[in-house]
Amino acid sequence: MAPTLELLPAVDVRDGQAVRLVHGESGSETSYGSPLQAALAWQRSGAEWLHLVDLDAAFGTGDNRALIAEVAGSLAGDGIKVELSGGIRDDASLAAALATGCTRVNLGTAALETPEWVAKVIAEYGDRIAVGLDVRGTTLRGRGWTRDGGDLYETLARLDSEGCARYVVTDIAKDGTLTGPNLELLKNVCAATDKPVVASGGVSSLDDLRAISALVPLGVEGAIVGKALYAKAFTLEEALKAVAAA
Ligand SMILES: O=C(O)c1ccccc1NCC(=O)[C@H](O)[C@H](O)COP(=O)(O)O
Repeated sequence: MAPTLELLPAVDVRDGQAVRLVHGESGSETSYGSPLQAALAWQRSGAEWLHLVDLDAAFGTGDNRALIAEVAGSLAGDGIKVELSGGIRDDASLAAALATGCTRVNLGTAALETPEWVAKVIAEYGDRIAVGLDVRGTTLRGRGWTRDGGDLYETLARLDSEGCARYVVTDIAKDGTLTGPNLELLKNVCAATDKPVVASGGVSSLDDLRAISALVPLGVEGAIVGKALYAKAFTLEEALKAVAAA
C-alpha cells in the first residue's frame, strides 16, 4: 500500500502577522493574526508538519527571523516537523534557519542565483535541504516569485545531479486562489525526477487532496495547504482523515 500523503499546513508570515497571498503577490495579503496561534491551532488539530514561510525575507522587505524562530522552536520542541522557507540564501540565513530546530529548509532564489552555494549545502546537509521549484508555466521564479530564473526541467536535472533530496513544487498561478492544484505539473515533475515532491498551491477541497493522494505512487510525498484551511473550506482534522482513507 502506498504511504499516506503528508499534509503541511502553511503559516506565511508578513510584518509579524500570519497572512495569505494571492499568486504570492506582495500587497495581496489577507491577515489571520498571530503566526504562533495559527501554528498552535494546526498542532492541536493533529498536524505532523508545518510549512513556515518568512515572506518579508523572501521579498527582501526585512525579516521575521525572531518570530519564525519562536514559532519553529515551539513546534519542533513538541515533535512537529517544520519546513522553513523564505529568504534562505547564504550561510548566515541558513545557519539561523537550521538553528530553529526545523526539520528542513526550503531554498528557492538561491537555487537559481547561487547554484554553487546550493550544491555545497546539499552536499553538507543532505535531506535537511529541499529546493522550492516555484513556476509560472515551466519558468522558475525567484526573489519572492518576482523574477524569472530559468527553465524548470533544466534546473531540476542539475539539482538531481547534485543530490538534492526533495522538491517543493508550486504553480504560482494557482497559489492562494483555491482553484485546485496543477496535477499535470506534479505528474510531469515526478516523471522527471526520482526524488520526492511536495505539492504546493491551489488546494481548495478534500477532493483536491484525494487527487494529490492518487499521485503518491508517482512520487508526491506531501501537500502544503494554506488558504483552504484559513478560509475554512475544510478542517485539518477532515483533511488528515481524507488522506488517510485515500
Ligand atoms: O515559500 C516561499 O518562499 C514564498 C515566497 C514568496 C511568496 C509565497 C511563498 N510561499 C507561499 C506558500 O508556500 C504557500 O503557503 C503555499 O503555496 C500554500 O498555497 P495555498 O494552499 O494555495 O494557499
